[in-house]
Amino acid sequence: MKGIQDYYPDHFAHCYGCGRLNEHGHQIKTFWEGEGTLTRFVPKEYHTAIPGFVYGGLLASLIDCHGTGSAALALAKAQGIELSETNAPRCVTASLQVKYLKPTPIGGEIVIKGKIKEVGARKVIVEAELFANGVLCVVGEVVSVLVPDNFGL
Ligand SMILES: CCCCCCCC(=O)SCCNC(=O)CCNC(=O)[C@H](O)C(C)(C)COP(=O)(O)OP(=O)(O)OC[C@H]1O[C@@H](n2cnc3c(N)ncnc32)[C@H](O)[C@@H]1OP(=O)(O)O
Repeated sequence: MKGIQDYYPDHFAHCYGCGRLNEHGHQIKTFWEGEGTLTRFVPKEYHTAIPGFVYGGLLASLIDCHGTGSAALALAKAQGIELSETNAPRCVTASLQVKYLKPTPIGGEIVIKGKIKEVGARKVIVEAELFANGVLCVVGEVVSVLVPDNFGL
């Protein structure tokens, strides 16, 4: 199934977390599931914090890109944009908050669910819940902003 990241123009498809053109990255895909959003990822053995458990920085990174992807989906919906080749809104992270509730085991699929808390003209707030084997391990909140034309200048 295609994720919102498949609709970014090539220039925006190199992100380490979600860029489909970054062969070294995680290449996550985010899509709608009902009123919420969903991303799946299977950590590798080397994504280790303490043996058997996932490195927290990776989990933050997954929540980060799940947040920007969810924000892009929410903006497309709010603005009536029908996704076709490469016309998805592109968002960057303005702020990322992560709370680690339980150690996240390595050895299965991670599911991240997103809830759109607020959608503005350019800013979107997404709440994220990260589950491993059905257990809620991490929660987060991502503030994303539509990339300005002068980004980085
Ligand atoms: C699309 C493919 C790429 C995917 C990226 C994946 C995730 C990433 O790793 S992105 C890289 C990390 N992030 C960055 O480098 C961003 C660096 N920061 C910036 O470029 C800018 O500060 C940016 C774009 C976030 C905001 O700048 P700007 O567009 O001028 O925002 P501005 O007009 O002042 O504010 C817009 C709204 O965002 C809010 N906002 C701005 N910055 C923040 C912040 N740091 N925290 C919370 N809210 C913020 C403002 O309050 C305002 O809210 P409202 O509309 O409610 O008044």
